[in-house]
Parts: sequence; C-alpha cells; structure tokens
Amino acid sequence: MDMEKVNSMDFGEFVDVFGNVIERCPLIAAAVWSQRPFSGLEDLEKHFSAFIDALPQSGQEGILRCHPDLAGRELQRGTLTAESQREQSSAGLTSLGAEERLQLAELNARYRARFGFPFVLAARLCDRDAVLRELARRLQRPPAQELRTALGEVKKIGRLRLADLLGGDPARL
Ligand SMILES: NC(=O)N[C@H]1NC(=O)NC1=O
Repeated sequence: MDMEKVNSMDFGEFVDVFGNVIERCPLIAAAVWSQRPFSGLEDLEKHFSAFIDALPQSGQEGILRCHPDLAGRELQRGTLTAESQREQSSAGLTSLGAEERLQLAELNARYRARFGFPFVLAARLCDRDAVLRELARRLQRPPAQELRTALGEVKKIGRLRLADLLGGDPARL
C-alpha cells in the first residue's frame, strides 16, 4: 500500500485499516487520521507515538491495559486479535508446555499486581526464553521507569504492524 492510497482514505477506511496498530485502541487511529497527509511510513508512525506521549499517565496506563497477557487466557480461549495471535505465535507462546505456561502466568500476575497493568513486550522480537527473562527482569524495576519501557514496547509493536500494512522495512523506520 503506498502513501497516496493512505492519504486518500476516508475516516472509516483509515480506522478499519489502522485501528489495531495500537492494540484495541482504534481511537488513536481515529485521532491520527486528522493529521493527514502523511509524508511516509516514518511520519505516520511519529503521529501514533506523539498521541501516546501526549496522554496523561492514566491514558498511557489505559493503553497498556488494552493488551492481552502473553500466553494468557485470551490465547487459550482463541479470542486474541489476529495481530496479537500472530505475534504470540511467532515468539513460540502458542506452544508452551504446561510448566512454562504456569511460570509465565505466575510472573504475569506478579507484574500486574506490582504495576497495575499487564506486562507488554513486542513478542515478535523475542523467543519464549527471552520473554520469561525480560518479564523476570522488568518485574524488579521502579514503576516510573517501567511505564516508559512498556510504552516503548507498545510503539515497537505498532511500528511492526505499520510496516506489515505498508510493506516497509521496520528496521529502517
Ligand atoms: N502483553 C503483550 O505484550 N501483548 C502483546 N505483545 C505483542 O507482541 N502482541 C501483543 O498482543
């Protein structure tokens, strides 16, 4: 899809296509649409990021809470979004053994109890061992620092999803 096509989209079409760039937050795509025209993929990505950065902390935490747990209940029930399903699958989280799943569930629960939002990580950039390692490591961090890290992961997920939609190379964004 080229930028001319993106810039010619009406509101409904844009939200249909880009509504899940930030997991389950179509409002962000709705706001970004008003900023068109976009000069390219990088420009589009900057508008998604700027919206997130401009939110108060409660809104930023709200975005994190829209994310499903990694290898959590929604994966077991088959109710993940198509994007999330693909990402979790690519990290090997759809084929965990019972013990690993339990370990992840326990760490996810501890993380959520400590920070008040779920552990978020760009799963496509990790394998299952790295997910567990990162979760154990980030669990120890101060809340303000962890909020920044988690939002950085949301942006990475968004960048990869945008690159999928637009056929770009995420490494060059
Ligand atoms: N909890 C969490 O990180 N979820 C996400 N990560 C990812 O790559 N896709 C998701 O849905």
